[in-house]
Formats: sequence, structure tokens, C-alpha cells
Amino acid sequence: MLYIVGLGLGNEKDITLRGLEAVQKCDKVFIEAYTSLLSFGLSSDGLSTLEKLYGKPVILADRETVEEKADEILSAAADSDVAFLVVGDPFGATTHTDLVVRAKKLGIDVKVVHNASVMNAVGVCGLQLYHYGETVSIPFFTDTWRPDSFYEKIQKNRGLGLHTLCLLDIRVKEPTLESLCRGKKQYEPPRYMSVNTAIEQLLEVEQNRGESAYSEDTMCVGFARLGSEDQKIVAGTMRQLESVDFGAPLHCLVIVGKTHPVEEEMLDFYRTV
Ligand SMILES: C[S@@+](CC[C@H](N)C(=O)[O-])C[C@H]1O[C@@H](n2cnc3c(N)ncnc32)[C@H](O)[C@@H]1O
Repeated sequence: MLYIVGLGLGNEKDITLRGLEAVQKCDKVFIEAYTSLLSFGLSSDGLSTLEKLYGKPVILADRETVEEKADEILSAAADSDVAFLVVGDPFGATTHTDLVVRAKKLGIDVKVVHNASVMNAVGVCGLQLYHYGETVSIPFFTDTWRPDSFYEKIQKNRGLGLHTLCLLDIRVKEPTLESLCRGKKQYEPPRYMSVNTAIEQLLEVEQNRGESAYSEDTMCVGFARLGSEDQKIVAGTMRQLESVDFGAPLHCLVIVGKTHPVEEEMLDFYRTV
């Protein structure tokens, strides 16, 4: 049996009782560590906090393990109980559907234990979850790679008066270009996009496109460490949020669409001024 268990957003205590029961009966426990990370970080300390709670070792599954070595997880699940833990909800990221499909094709039973996701936790700012359009991902720009396909999606959402959730790039265990050329993998230090960088990139794209999908005066909400004790939520224009210090990762951003008076009332609690 493969149990795919959501851990929620805050800390190790956000696992559900059902999730904890599943983990406790599993022979092997993997944790996905690249589409998200726990608010207390996936340092060795972070892992040992989980291990202490579960009373068993937790195997870190980075991008290579999940995408290239999924067979290891699946073959273990074919003849024993295996848990695959995901921060947030298992389906709050597109990547895990693939693991479910592969497991089912191999005849492995799959059970999913849901939890809170960033996709619904952003509701805390008062913008109705029903009023969101397509979610976009904002990748880190490099000198030679500045993809902007999110622009049309935001433009479309705004045209319909809908809010846009922007998920911000996480770069963990990225091989350096140099090491790829040499054939021996060495990794870049982890990077997590801040609200400030996201806005900088969004404004650069708007300047290049010039189609007024949004501007410096567009109202947004920035979120950091949602679900944690020290979460930070600030509403303001892109210009205002560009200089707000949101602190440690993870961050995400909502570009506000057309608002209802009740949504405005809730946003007032988070405004910069
Ligand atoms: C693939 S998504 C979410 C995955 C997770 N499984 C979930 O359901 O929440 C990862 C992105 O969501 C955002 N994110 C995740 N957790 C967050 C948090 N606690 N606070 C703010 N943003 C968060 C970040 O932009 C991050 O790059």
C-alpha cells in the first residue's frame, strides 16, 4: 500500500490523526522535499523532529529520488506499507499525480490523506477562493532565460475580474552548469523566491509587454510562512510590497482582481497603510 500523506503547512503537529496512524504503520517513510518545505525547514533538525514524532526514520526524497528513482518508492510499496509525505496537500502540487498514476498502473493500492494547502490557506486574507482564476508559477529569471508565459494567464484572470495566485520558484538541489559540463554533479545553494523578486520580475515583464495587464498600482497580497505562528500577510500595491521585508521563506503572492465589499473589509486588516 502506498499512503500519500499531506502534512499541512505549519509544523510537524499539523499532520492529521489519520495521517499519523498511516505513517506509524508503514515500514518505510519518504518525505518529498522539493516542491515545498516545512516552515521549520528541512534541515537535519527538521527531519529529526518528524522522526521523533513518528518514532521511525524518514527518508528525504529530493527531485532526483521522486522523478528518477520513483521505482524505489513503488517497489517498496508493492510488498509493504510505504508512506510518501508531502508538505501541504499531496495534490497542491502537480508533480504527485504522476506517482499515483504509476502506482495504480502497477496494481499498487494508493490511499491519500489530505491536509491544508497553500491553495486554500491564502483564503485567510479574505479574498474568496471562488474568485480565483488559473494559478501561475513564477520562475527565477537568469541572464539568458526570462520566461513570461504567466503574463497571459494573469491578463486573462484580470480580464475576468479574478484573483491570481502566484507560486514562487524554489530551487533546491539544482546542479551547477559547470558541474553538468564536467559530468560530476555539484549543487547550487538552495534559493526561494521572495515576494519582492516576484514583483520585480512581474514589473519587468509588464514593461516589456506593455499591454497593461497590471501595473505598479495593482493591489496585491504578499504571504510568507502561511500556517506558521509567524506568518506574515501584507496587502498593498506592487510598488508598496516591493520594499516590504517578508522574512524567511516560503512566500507567495496574490494579484487582486475585482473585489466584493466584504473582501475589501477583510483586506483592510492587512493593508500597509
Ligand atoms: C507546489 S506549491 C505548494 C505545494 C504544497 N504541496 C501545498 O499543498 O501547499 C509550492 C509553492 O507554494 C508556495 N507556498 C507553499 N507553502 C507556503 C507557505 N506556507 N507560505 C507561503 N507560500 C507557500 C510557495 O510559493 C511555493 O513555492
